[in-house]
Amino acid sequence: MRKKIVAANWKMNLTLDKGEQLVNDILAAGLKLAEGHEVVIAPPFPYLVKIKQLIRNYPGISLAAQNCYSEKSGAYTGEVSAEMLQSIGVDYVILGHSERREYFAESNAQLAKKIDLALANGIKPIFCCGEPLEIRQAETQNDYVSKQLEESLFHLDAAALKNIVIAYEPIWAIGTGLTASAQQAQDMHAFIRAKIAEKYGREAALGLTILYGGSAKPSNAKELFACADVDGGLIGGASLVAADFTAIVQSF
Ligand SMILES: O=C[C@H](O)COP(=O)(O)O
Repeated sequence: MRKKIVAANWKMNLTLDKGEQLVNDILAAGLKLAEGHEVVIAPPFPYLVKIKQLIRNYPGISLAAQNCYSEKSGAYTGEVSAEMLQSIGVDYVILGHSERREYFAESNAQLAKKIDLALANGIKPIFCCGEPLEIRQAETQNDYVSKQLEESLFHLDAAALKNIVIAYEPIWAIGTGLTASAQQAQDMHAFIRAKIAEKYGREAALGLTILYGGSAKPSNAKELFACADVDGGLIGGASLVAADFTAIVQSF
C-alpha cells in the first residue's frame, strides 16, 4: 500500500510567529490520520528548526524544505545544502517546483544533481513536474512531463526511486484558481505511473506516491483525492489557512 501525503508548501509567506500559530492551530485540530497517511509541512528555511520542535511529538507529521542547492558544500553564498537540512532533521525536500524552474532557471540536469544530494543525505525529494498552459493547449503535456522525469529521475536505480515522491503540478493551475479537473489529474497521474512502470517495473510504479498540486482547496480535494492514481496533494495558498488545510487533510 503506497503512502498518501498532504503537503503544505508555504512558499515565501508568513512570519515566524504566524507560521507557529498556523502549525499550532493545525495540531489543535486533532487530525486523525489513517495508517499510511502523512502530513508534511514545508516552511521557509529560517523556520525549519522551530517548526520541527512543534511537530516532534506528532508521528504522522513530517518536515520538508522548499529547496536545496545542487552542490555539496562550499562558497555558494546564500545557498542551503542537503547536508545542512539533514543535520536539522528535515525529512523531505521539494525539488523542481515550477516557480524555481521559472524564476531561478533550474534545469532538469541541475535538479538531477539536487535529487542525488538529497537522497545521499537521507532526505526524500518531492519532485515537481508539470506543463505550462501553451503545452496543455497544444496537447503535448505527456511529452513535456516525460522529459522532466527522464532527465531528472531516470538515472536513479530502483532502490533510490523508492524514496521519491512525485508531485504533478500543471503550471496553469498554480495559484490561479483554475484546478485541473479530476479527470485531467487522473489521466496525467496514470500516465506518470505507466512511465515509471515502463522503466522500473509494475511493483515500483504501484508503490510510488504521486501528489496533485494546483489550486487544491477544501471544495475540490475530495474529488481529486478519490482518483485512483492521486495519492494526496501539494497545497500552496490553502495551506496558509489552518481551517482550509485541515479540511483538505480530512479529505484523504
Ligand atoms: O506547491 C504548491 C503548488 O504550487 C500549488 O499552489 P496553489 O495551491 O497555491 O495553487
